Order: sequence, then structure tokens, then C-alpha cells
Amino acid sequence: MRLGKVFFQFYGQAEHFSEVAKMSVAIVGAGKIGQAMARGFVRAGLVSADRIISSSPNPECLTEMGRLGVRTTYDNMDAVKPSNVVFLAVKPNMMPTVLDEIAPVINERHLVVTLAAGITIDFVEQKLPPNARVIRVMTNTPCIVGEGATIFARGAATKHTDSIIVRKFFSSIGFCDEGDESFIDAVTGLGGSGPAYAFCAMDALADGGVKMGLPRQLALKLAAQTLLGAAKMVLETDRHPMDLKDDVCSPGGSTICAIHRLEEDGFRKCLINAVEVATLKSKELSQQNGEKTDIKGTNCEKDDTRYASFVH
Ligand SMILES: NC(=O)C1=CN([C@@H]2O[C@H](COP(=O)(O)OP(=O)(O)OC[C@H]3O[C@@H](n4cnc5c(N)ncnc54)[C@H](OP(=O)(O)O)[C@@H]3O)[C@@H](O)[C@H]2O)C=CC1
Ligand SMILES: O=C(O)[C@@H]1CCC=N1
Repeated sequence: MRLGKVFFQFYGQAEHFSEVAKMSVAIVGAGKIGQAMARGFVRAGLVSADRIISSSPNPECLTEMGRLGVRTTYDNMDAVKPSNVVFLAVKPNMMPTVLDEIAPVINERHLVVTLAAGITIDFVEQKLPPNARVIRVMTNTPCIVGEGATIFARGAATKHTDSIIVRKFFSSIGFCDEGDESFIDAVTGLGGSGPAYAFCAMDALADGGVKMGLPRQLALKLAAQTLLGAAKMVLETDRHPMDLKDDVCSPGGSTICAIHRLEEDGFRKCLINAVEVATLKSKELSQQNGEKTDIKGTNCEKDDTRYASFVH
């Protein structure tokens, strides 16, 4: 009996996995993250480019998608109607318009996957027909090279198989796990925005190398490879980062002097604050609940009183 159940689960999942390759995929919004996902899925061999159709009013974005072999359209309905999985990759303030537009054609065949920061599952469900299957995802641009970090949360009408499908998509382009929706704003502040912090760190490290006489290209390569190596050690050794840090700090050596300087200059505090303000910004988008979302109008600078208690 138990073995039968295991067999059922295995073959049930395997069937869904192979079915993903046969699915028709819409990516509504052909911008940075839409393109990164499309590239990632195609590069991973999960779906062929011709099974993806992407819509956007932006001709340059569509040209980029077209270069991947992805079909393109200016009309969201052309993308959504024939698809099984619909990724919504437009800015949060466009979500109400796009949801109103696609709602009339969404039915039980569609799995709607929303990527918009701060837009809740509840908001999307309210805009779509009853029982629409909605999954909220937060991912990041390294999915373009198969190293994304994705957490997803399921809506009320989704089934276990929908989880399997989303997991299959995002596991093909990096780490993916299911989490509570209440995590998603913090996931945005850390994982969604995090690549930007890492790119800034890399550039600054390279500047340091250049200041000390290294050629720019070599400095950048060293900075990138060093962050990659450090990340791999954390992921593969199961040791705490501070323990790994200790191995680098020779007694009386150069690294401990640099660590002292980083502490004096508030390096760790800066990163904690960055994750905090990005999370709060994402939460603020949730509170505005889409319709009133105005990214440009929001000031999350250090002197903004809304953030004053969090940014020291
Ligand atoms: N960038 C990232 O790293 C991540 C982004 N996200 C989320 O993904 C979403 C997209 O972000 P991002 O890719 O950075 O943004 P972009 O501005 O790069 O892309 C948005 C795309 O949507 C298009 N668009 C605008 N209006 C419509 C419409 N009515 N119908 C269809 N397409 C439309 C835009 O065209 P045009 O340029 O003409 O406006 C553009 O092609 C956001 O909600 C963001 O929160 C989530 C995770 C990571
Ligand atoms: O900056 C943003 O709002 C989006 C969400 C996470 C990454 N980019």
C-alpha cells in the first residue's frame, strides 16, 4: 500500500515534469525579469523558445525576446489566451490594468504566476474570476545563468500539482522553494534585490583593486570569482560564514585589519539596513494594494520619517 503510494507520487510528479515541456507559456511584460526567466528556461532546456510567447508595448523588449526565439506580441490577450502558464512580469503599478485586461479570458486551464513586488495573492485573486489558480513568486535576475533564488506562495484555488509545476520552472533556473506569503516582502528585500547589492560590492572591490594598482579587468574578475567562491563555500560546506571568515583571518595578518575597518565603517549594518528598507518598500506596495501603487512617488531615503526608525 505504502509502496503503491510512493509509486503514484513518483509517476504523478514525473508526468507533470514531462508535461511542463509541452506547456504553452505566456510572459506578460518583456522587461528585465521577463527576459531573464525566458533565457533561463530556454537555456535549461525546460521549454523550447517557440512554446513561449511574450507581450509588451515595448518594441525593444520584444526584439530581445525575439532574439531568443520566443514569439512576441503587443497584445496581452494573444499571449494569455492559448497559454497554460501565465507569468505576470509587469511593474506593480501596471498590475491592476493588466489583471483587468486578462481577467475575461482566464479560466481553469490557466496557472497565473505573479512576480510583481508587493502585489498580494489576494489582490490578484480579487481581480480574476473565482477559483483562478494564482501563485506569487519572488525570484532574481541570476536565473538568467541558472543561479536564481526563488520563493513562491500558493493561492487558495491552487492544487498540489500547481506547486510542482512552479517548482519545476524555477528549479530549472536555480534554487526554488515554497514559503508562506508573509515571507515574500523580506524575500524581495534580500533575494529579489540582493543581486544589485552584490553587483555594487563587486564594483567597489574592483575599484579597490584598481586603486592598489591592478588592471581593471583583472580586478573585476578577482572580485567576481571571490564572491562566487565564498558563496559556494557557504552553500556546500554547511559551515557558518563567520566560521569561514575566521579561516581567512591569519593572526596579526592583513585580513583582520580589513575586517576591523569594515566594522568601523558599518559594513554589516549597511547591508542589514539595505534588506530592511527594501522589505519595507515592498510591504508598502502591498499596503497600497496595487491600485494606488506609485513607485516613483515613494521616497525611501534615509531622512524619510517612514523609515527613520529602521535606518540608523
Ligand atoms: N528586475 C528584477 O530583478 C525583478 C523584478 N520583479 C518584478 O517583476 C516585475 C517587472 O520588473 P522588471 O522586469 O524589472 O521591469 P521592466 O520595466 O524591465 O519590465 C516591465 C515590462 O512590462 C512592460 N509593460 C508595461 N506595461 C505593460 C502592459 N500593460 N502589458 C504588458 N507589458 C507591459 C514594459 O514595457 P515598457 O518598458 O514600455 O514600460 C516592460 O517590457 C516587477 O513587478 C518587479 O517587481 C521580481 C523579481 C526580480
Ligand atoms: O526593485 C524592484 O522593485 C524589483 C523587486 C525585486 C527586484 N527588483
